[in-house]
Amino acid sequence: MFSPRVVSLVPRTGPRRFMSTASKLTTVEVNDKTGIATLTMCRPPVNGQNLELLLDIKSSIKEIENDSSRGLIITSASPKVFCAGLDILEMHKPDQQRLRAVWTELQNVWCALYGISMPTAAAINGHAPAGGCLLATACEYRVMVPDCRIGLNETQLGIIAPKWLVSGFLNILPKRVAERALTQSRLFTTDEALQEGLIDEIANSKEEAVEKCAAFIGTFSKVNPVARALTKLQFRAENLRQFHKEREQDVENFLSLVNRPEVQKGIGAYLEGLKKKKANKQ
Ligand SMILES: CCCCCCCCCCCCC/C=C/C(=O)SCCNC(=O)CCNC(=O)[C@H](O)C(C)(C)COP(=O)(O)OP(=O)(O)OC[C@H]1O[C@@H](n2cnc3c(N)ncnc32)[C@H](O)[C@@H]1OP(=O)(O)O
Repeated sequence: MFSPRVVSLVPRTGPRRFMSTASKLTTVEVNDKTGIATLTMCRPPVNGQNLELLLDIKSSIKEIENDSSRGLIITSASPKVFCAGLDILEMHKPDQQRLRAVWTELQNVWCALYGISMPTAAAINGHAPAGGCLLATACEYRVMVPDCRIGLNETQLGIIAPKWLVSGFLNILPKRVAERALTQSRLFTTDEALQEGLIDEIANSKEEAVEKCAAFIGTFSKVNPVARALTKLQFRAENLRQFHKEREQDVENFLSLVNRPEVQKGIGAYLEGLKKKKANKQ
């Protein structure tokens, strides 16, 4: 179903770039000076996580891991949105096999990013609801541009974010703040996110966000990388163990939840809301 991955390496002069896949839904650029890889999501208009984007992100993370980069920065090519989360069209009147694959690949992406041993940071250059927040909170550091929103707004859609999906959020926020935010479907503004500790810094542009992420990764230059990696994984091992124990059941839960008539109705209404928003803009 998917084209084979084409990886073309440009010689190591200046930043080198390799396009990760034939479908070009992500690009990976490794800075030769710093050794840091920047993974950019490029699925206009909002990096909606459909099956193909998720497969691409996973493959790019694996490429970066195999390339032994010094760190990974994730960002977006879209000017206003880091990632709008799962492509809602994948969940509305879904093809069952594809829906199963979408959820499995979201799990795989989270697992690959959350569990990677190298330093990770998110340059959040736009809104990051739901699955966008999932990617950002799987990283170790977050820098966000002003006037955007980030959070887990699943309950607004009538769906429940499972434990593994919340675990990055819980690594960062106090439990009480996390519980309230999830039950209220709260999307934090950039300023609120900084105040609560959901993000680490604010940057005035994507470029500045990437620079700040690189500076964070640079702070590990004098730390033994093996000791660093093992320490990171020690902090994350329990969440990962729990995830692996529950991942198959989690797929079944997701399918059964999304297929419920009332959830389908809610997703349909949400899509209508997005369409109306577009009509009002015109
Ligand atoms: C104990 C039991 C356990 C059970 C466990 C069960 C498991 C079930 C768990 C389920 C958990 C799911 C986890 C993940 C969920 C998700 O990720 S759901 C997706 C949530 N995302 C959103 O709510 C974001 C919606 N979008 C927006 O809010 C805005 O679009 C934006 C991102 C803030 C950008 O705004 P703006 O720049 O103004 O652009 P728009 O005009 O709104 O949008 C541009 C076009 O993009 C389309 N679009 C936007 N978001 C999506 C999307 N997520 N999917 C698909 N398409 C999207 C939008 O409709 C516009 O399209 P056009 O009208 O065609 O231009």
